[in-house]
Amino acid sequence: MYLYGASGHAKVIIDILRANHEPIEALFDDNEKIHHLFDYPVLRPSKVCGPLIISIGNNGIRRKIAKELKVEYGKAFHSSAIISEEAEIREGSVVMQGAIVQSDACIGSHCIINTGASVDHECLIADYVHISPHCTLCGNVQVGEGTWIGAGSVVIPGVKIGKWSIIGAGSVVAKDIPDGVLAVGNRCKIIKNIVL
Ligand SMILES: CC(=O)SCCNC(=O)CCNC(=O)[C@H](O)C(C)(C)COP(=O)(O)OP(=O)(O)OC[C@H]1O[C@@H](n2cnc3c(N)ncnc32)[C@H](O)[C@@H]1OP(=O)(O)O
Repeated sequence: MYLYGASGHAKVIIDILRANHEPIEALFDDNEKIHHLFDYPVLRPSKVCGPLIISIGNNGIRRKIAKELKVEYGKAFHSSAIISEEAEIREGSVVMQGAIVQSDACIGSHCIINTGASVDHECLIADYVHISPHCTLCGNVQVGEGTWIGAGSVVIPGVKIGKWSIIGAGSVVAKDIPDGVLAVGNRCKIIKNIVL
């Protein structure tokens, strides 16, 4: 496996791949000062190969890189994650330690289901979404492309959250949230628009 992005997020993905005994060939990063991450070489991304995971936490940057590259993508699921046989998780996505993906949930491409997050039955998570550590998405929740749900947030059953929005850490989302907004709190309220 190759990783694109030699960040803290990459360190966690490295742990997952090591635990799964999956060889890591190298990482790519355009920061010329970085030559190694742990024991692995960090190469400049002039000729990127796969299978690849884009190991960058920023959803917009993951999307930009994925749109530019024509490579095979891998996935990384930690063995402590519980993933239903009836769940679907698409290319480039990662599921961190202790996360749960329940039956009939569908996770798009290049998503992050972070440490201890729970994505319950029939949730629909679009591409480039980040579900931060210890979020709880109840059943039938929908999250649009590129949205970031902050750590420890709770989304009640059936709520729809739009594209490229941000939900602040610790929020309780009880009503639908539109595209392109920052919303925070319990009860989760929109505090500003995000320029898409
Ligand atoms: C493994 C990992 O680490 S994965 C990464 C996980 N990271 C996270 O979950 C972090 C999520 N980020 C947040 O919650 C941030 O606070 C953000 C994104 C909402 C901040 O957005 P910004 O645009 O910088 O907002 P800013 O900090 O200016 O705050 C605006 C207002 O919202 C409030 N606010 C910010 N975040 C929150 C929050 N989570 N809950 C409630 N209120 C909040 C601020 O206090 C401020 O209020 P004020 O105007 O009355 O002073």
